[in-house]
Amino acid sequence: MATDFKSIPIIDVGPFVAKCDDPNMAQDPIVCEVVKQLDQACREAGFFYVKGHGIPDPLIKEVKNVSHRFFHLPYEEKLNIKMTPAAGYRGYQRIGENITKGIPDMHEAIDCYREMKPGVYGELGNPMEGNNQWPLDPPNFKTLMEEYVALCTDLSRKILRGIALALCSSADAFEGEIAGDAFWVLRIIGYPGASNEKSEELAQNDIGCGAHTDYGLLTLVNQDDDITALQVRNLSGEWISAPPIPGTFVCNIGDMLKIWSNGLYDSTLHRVINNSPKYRVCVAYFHEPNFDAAVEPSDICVKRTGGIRKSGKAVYGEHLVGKVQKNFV
Ligand SMILES: N=C(N)NCCCC[C@H](N)C(=O)O
Ligand SMILES: O=C(O)CCC(=O)C(=O)O
Ligand SMILES: [Fe+2]
Repeated sequence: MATDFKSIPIIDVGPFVAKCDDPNMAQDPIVCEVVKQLDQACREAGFFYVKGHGIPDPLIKEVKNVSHRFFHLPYEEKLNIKMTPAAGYRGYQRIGENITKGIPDMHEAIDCYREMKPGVYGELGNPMEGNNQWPLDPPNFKTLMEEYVALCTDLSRKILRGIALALCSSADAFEGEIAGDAFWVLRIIGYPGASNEKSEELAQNDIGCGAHTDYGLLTLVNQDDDITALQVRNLSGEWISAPPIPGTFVCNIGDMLKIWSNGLYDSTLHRVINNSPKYRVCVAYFHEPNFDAAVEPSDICVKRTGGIRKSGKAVYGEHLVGKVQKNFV
């Protein structure tokens, strides 16, 4: 459980991503410095901004632009790619369809997951099988998002190399059975602006996304540059804003990394409230373990936290399917 942080640290990963695949990286002072910053941010807040990540700014912006265009379409048109359980929970969900702790969220979204060959994960994988449903307009929507996902996957793998060095001095700890074949999720999310007909008090209560933790290893949040809506809970229960900082991603820890680190790092609670009159878009990339990964506290983290295992084994796919089956009306 995080600390009483009052703001979210900014980490320039530039020098790190350039070196993180060198065999001698662990001896490099620049690498060590970034690893130290990652470790501190993960312990204190479970949230940090990533700067110097190398993903081109025009792509980051274009991903949000096409998302705005999609959400602006008439509802009937958005329904062409409607999410259903039969579609593997992939596609468009209307406002109020996603539920957090029993309460409908004030957002709409397109959910996409890594595609899998039917049957590869047996019964367990069955609920998530299906092709992603992409909008046909603009025509480059699918290729743009796929290019974006590939770059986010690569960046997440690199950040995880830093986190792995901090936790267990072996940079590739997550690259085989844990997340060598990451079952990523892309959520393209739209939050309507607070309407001015409503009283301010009512608008304050419109929760775009209720308090939750993310499910996997790491999340990369690409949010609109002009609206502050994401809030992160610190130890004493205060909600600390994560305002947009152009050129950065907000990165946070998910449940599976909490388990693997035996609680050394926590998946911090966060929520979204869009009090601005403007429509807000966020494209969240979730870097998750392999679908069939059995995640449990690593021996080294258990040792470092006093020798007691704080949780048993969690199969990521089971965790995900359990969440997804509860999350929609
Ligand atoms: N894949 C992730 N992390 N999605 C985040 C959505 C969280 C809200 C969801 N209704 C819930 O209650 O989990
Ligand atoms: O909209 C945001 O800034 C974050 C969304 C989020 O927390 C999520 O989808 O898990
Ligand atoms: Fe989240």
